[in-house]
Formats: sequence, structure tokens, C-alpha cells
Amino acid sequence: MTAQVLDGRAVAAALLDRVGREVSEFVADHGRVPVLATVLVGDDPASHTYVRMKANRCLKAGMHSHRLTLASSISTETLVHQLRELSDDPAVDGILLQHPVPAHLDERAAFEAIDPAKDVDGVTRTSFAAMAFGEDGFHSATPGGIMALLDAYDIPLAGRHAVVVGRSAILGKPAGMLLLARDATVTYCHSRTADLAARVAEADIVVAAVGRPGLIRGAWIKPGAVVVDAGYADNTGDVEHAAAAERASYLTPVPGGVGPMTIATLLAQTIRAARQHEAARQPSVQPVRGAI
Ligand SMILES: NC(=O)C1=CN([C@@H]2O[C@H](COP(=O)(O)OP(=O)(O)OC[C@H]3O[C@@H](n4cnc5c(N)ncnc54)[C@H](OP(=O)(O)O)[C@@H]3O)[C@@H](O)[C@H]2O)C=CC1
Ligand SMILES: Nc1nc(=O)c2c([nH]1)NC[C@@H]1CN(c3ccc(C(=O)N[C@@H](CCC(=O)O)C(=O)O)cc3)C=[N+]21
Repeated sequence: MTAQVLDGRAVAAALLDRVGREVSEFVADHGRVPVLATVLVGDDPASHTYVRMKANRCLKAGMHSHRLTLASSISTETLVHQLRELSDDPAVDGILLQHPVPAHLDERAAFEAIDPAKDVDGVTRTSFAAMAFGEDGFHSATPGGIMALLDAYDIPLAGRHAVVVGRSAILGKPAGMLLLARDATVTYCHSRTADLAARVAEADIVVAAVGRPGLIRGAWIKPGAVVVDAGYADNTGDVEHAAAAERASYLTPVPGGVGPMTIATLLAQTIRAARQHEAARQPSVQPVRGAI
């Protein structure tokens, strides 16, 4: 058996078409273009590439991107201040702070300086709680993109054993929460997991989110399992692809799988934020002046 490819590029293109149409409607209705602010700290070339890709996609979808690049030597206070300014800026609809920030900075404090109404990358604790409780809110972009990709292929999740390898706040942990919300039985694995091979071998659905090429061996995959490879180190995933494709029912390629879905989800959430932003500006019920 050779696995069917989960074509993230194609599913993302369809999603971005829809976003483009929604942006045109938004511009017609409100006379302005939605704006995504991206914040990058330091000069890691890979991070620059991702941020540039996101900005290019914004333009293609008819949105503006406002790029802020900060020196790696800045303090947490400065970064928090910059993010609060963007949060308070009425011209900004969505904010993305590229992870990871340099190690001397408090990344959590920086994420929390993002107004949850503008948290289109789903990194704040408000967004995380909404994901965990199954409430309305912005999804963490990569896990949201993974769910949209699984749904595009009608892959059933309820009652299936999902094994998530990796537990970062922007990827592994929220991916498990979203799978749990869809009634999967979820196991998290991480750097202290005792027998990774045995845990992966039990999975009906594997989500690899580590950043170590080849960590997940093809021979570990249960025949018929669905394999989602979110790893992205040197343009390479975490899964040993050729061998996994012999056993999996579905497999995401790298590139062309989770990456494009992440960007499409980010932009879909940005147009949603812009609409909510406009709705909040025009309250349908006018306050009664002098009533109290
Ligand atoms: N395609 C896309 O859109 C995106 C791709 N990525 C990619 O996904 C990968 C992970 O990103 P991110 O979550 O930010 O990375 P982090 O470095 O923040 O987290 C990595 C996770 O992997 C775990 N881990 C490390 N080594 C092992 C091991 N030997 N066995 C099992 N688990 C291990 C860590 O465990 P512990 O917690 O114990 O340290 C940690 O939870 C990267 O390659 C990144 O580039 C990320 C975001 C978006
Ligand atoms: N706060 C935050 N949110 C993120 O979503 C986030 C982040 N930080 N830090 C870095 C990672 C990495 N990431 C990628 C997004 C798209 C592709 C992508 O679209 N890649 C193309 C390849 C593009 C090419 O190289 O030509 C693909 O997989 O097909 C890759 C990687 C988002 N990340």
C-alpha cells in the first residue's frame, strides 16, 4: 500500500481563494484593507523567510502586511511595549509574533501583550483556553491548519488514537487540544517520553511536531495510520517519508503539506478578526446617554 498524499498546497489554495473573496467584500463594505502586523526579533534567516512568505500571501489575498523587525538585543519590556502599541493601534487587525524569540526574552510575556481580539496566530492563553474548552476563538495557526487538512479529506477522528509528538505552546499542545475537542483519544509524547517507538506504533493518527528530520521511523507506523508531519527543519519533516508511505493510509508531504495550511489559516483568521473589529466599532445598540 502507498499512502495517499494529503495535499496541503491544494487545500490551502482553495482556502486562500475564499479568503480573497472575503477580503474583496470587506474592502467594498468598509473602504479599507485588512492589516496583519508581523513581528520578528533577530536575524535568523529561516524566520525571515517564513515572515516574508506570510507577507507575500497577504498581498496576494488583498491584505496589507505591516512588518516590524526588531534587533535581537532588545529587552522583554521593549518587545512587550511594541506589541501593546500594535494591540492598541486601530489600523491593525491581526498580530503575529514569530516564534522562537531569542532565549533571553520572555516569549510568554510577549505573546500575552497581544490583544486576544488580534491574536490571529492563536498564541495567547485566552486563545489556548478557548481551544481547550471548545469555545469560539482563534486557533493556533498550525494546529488549525492541520485540522482543516484532515477535514478536507473527511478523515474521521472520533474514537481514534491520536499520538502527538511535541508539546510546544504554538504547535504540539494545541494540536492535541483540537484533536481532543473532536473526540480523539490523545497521547502526548516529548523529549522525556520513555518509548517513543511503542507510542507511535499505537497511533491511528500521528502528528509529528518536533523539528528533527527522520526522528519518526517509517517502520513504527501502524499500517493504515494517518501521518501528519508538521516538522520543518531545513525544509525537512520529522518523518522518514518513503518508509512511512509504505504503511500509512494518508501522509502529508514536506514541503506542500502543513506549511501552506498554516499560512492559509493565519490569513483566514485575519479577515475574520478584521470583520469582528469593524463590528465592534459600530455597536448595533447605541448607549443611552445620561441614563445612569
Ligand atoms: N509547518 C509549519 O507551519 C510549522 C512548522 N513548525 C515546525 O515544527 C517543529 C516543531 O516546532 P515547535 O513546536 O515550535 O518546536 P519546539 O522546539 O518549541 O518544540 C519541540 C518539541 O519537540 C519535543 N522533542 C524534542 N526532542 C524530542 C525527541 N527526541 N522525542 C520526542 N519529542 C522531542 C520537545 O520536547 P520537550 O517539551 O520535552 O522539550 C518539544 O515539545 C519545527 O521543525 C518547526 O519548524 C512549527 C510551526 C509551524
Ligand atoms: N508564531 C509563530 N507561528 C507560526 O506559524 C510559525 C512560527 N511562529 N515560527 C516558525 C514556524 C514555521 N512556519 C512555517 C509556515 C509555513 C511554511 C510553508 O508554507 N512552507 C512551504 C514551503 C515554502 C518554500 O520553502 O518555498 C511548504 O511547506 O510547502 C513553513 C513553515 C510557521 N511558523
